[in-house]
Amino acid sequence: MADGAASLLNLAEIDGRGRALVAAQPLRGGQIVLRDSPVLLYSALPLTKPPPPSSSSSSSSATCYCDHCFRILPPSPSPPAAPCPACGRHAFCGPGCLAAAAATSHTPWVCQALSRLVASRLLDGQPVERHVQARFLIAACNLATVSPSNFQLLLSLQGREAHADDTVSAARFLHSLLASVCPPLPPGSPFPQGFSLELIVALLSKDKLNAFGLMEPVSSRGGGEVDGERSVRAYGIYPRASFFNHDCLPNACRFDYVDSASDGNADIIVRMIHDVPQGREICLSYFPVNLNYANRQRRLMEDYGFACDCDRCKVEANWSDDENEHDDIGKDDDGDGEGMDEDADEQMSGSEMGIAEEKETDFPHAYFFVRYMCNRKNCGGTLAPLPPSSDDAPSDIMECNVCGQLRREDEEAEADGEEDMDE
Ligand SMILES: C[S@@+](CC[C@H](N)C(=O)[O-])C[C@H]1O[C@@H](n2cnc3c(N)ncnc32)[C@H](O)[C@@H]1O
Repeated sequence: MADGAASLLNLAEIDGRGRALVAAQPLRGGQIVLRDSPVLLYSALPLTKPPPPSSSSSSSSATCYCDHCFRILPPSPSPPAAPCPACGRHAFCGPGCLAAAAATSHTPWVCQALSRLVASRLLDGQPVERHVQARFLIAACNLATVSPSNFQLLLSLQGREAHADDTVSAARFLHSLLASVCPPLPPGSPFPQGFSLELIVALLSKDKLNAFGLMEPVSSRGGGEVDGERSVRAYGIYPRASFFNHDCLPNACRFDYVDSASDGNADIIVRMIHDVPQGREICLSYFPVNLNYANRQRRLMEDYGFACDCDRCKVEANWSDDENEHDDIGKDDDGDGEGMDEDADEQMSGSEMGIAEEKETDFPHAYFFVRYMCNRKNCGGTLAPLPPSSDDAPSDIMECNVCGQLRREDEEAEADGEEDMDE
């Protein structure tokens, strides 16, 4: 299944859940079960200049990224390390990324398509989501030419059969937009006439269900508080990670290290949060775990088309409105189009939520929040142990998948005044 983890996960078909990844052997907390590289990576920034940031918003909105690997570029006034010689608009972190982009993500066709789209001003006034969808479709069209096998992988991902009206109307707009501005595809393209409307609908639906967001770096506000205004820098399609189903109390979580200098910086790494036996389904949470029941159900239905009946939802479905409202701490206001990633909304930790103190009797999953949720304000991240050492000894260092903070497991428990609890 994964580099160096081929025997850890099996792909299975589960009634009512579609394809799923299941533990092929007992798995340990911290164990890396998947490292996946994107078949498609595209910027989350609007194509034309966004409105100026409000005075209260994070300075990180001015951050620029390499248009190929999405590492941070040095801040202005430094000149971009390697601008595209044709358009000058796109910048790359060095000659290596410039050359790789020219052959893959920023081919002459992509360069011309994006330049014409910007010059046409047809996206002006459209929501950012439409800009990002246009970027995705141009990247997908290019993928069909430069890597037909990866395009087939994209097509093999799940989409929704019954398309929401807004997807269809977005697809109509984007279909005529791309038909009017994109240059002819290079010889050998399987879509010499461009994408049909039906294909655009299908691709947008696959993107919505399967794209992972690579977030802007975390910045701190002081007092250990995380700046909650972090947004997405790029979206990626990860063909194997797309098989993870959702659980509101996940047993694995994903990490990325986009700004690391090493190769594969845009890879997603999935690590076990705790031990699980062979045969257990391995699930991620598609959003921060501290959203309340109503918001989770609404989001899963609207964005992913299913009603969750995980153990946590079964318990919380019986809570009164007051009890559920109490935990409505992630201001989940929709419209972020983030897919399977962290929200930038305000978040609180499990102990701040008062779960451990107030709900222990009627909330058997309280241990999860105490033990596996980051306690930095506004972070909303999930903690997983570092990978076991080479002699298979488990690590007691927990890493947050959002803010990256490392702490010893017992520090976490002591900070919350809780006993270390076993499942
Ligand atoms: C990213 S895909 C996951 C892989 C997918 N099951 C497949 O067959 O390719 C997301 C979709 O999987 C299904 N899914 C994920 N988690 C689920 C769950 N807990 N219960 C039911 N369906 C789920 C939903 O159809 C959702 O839109």
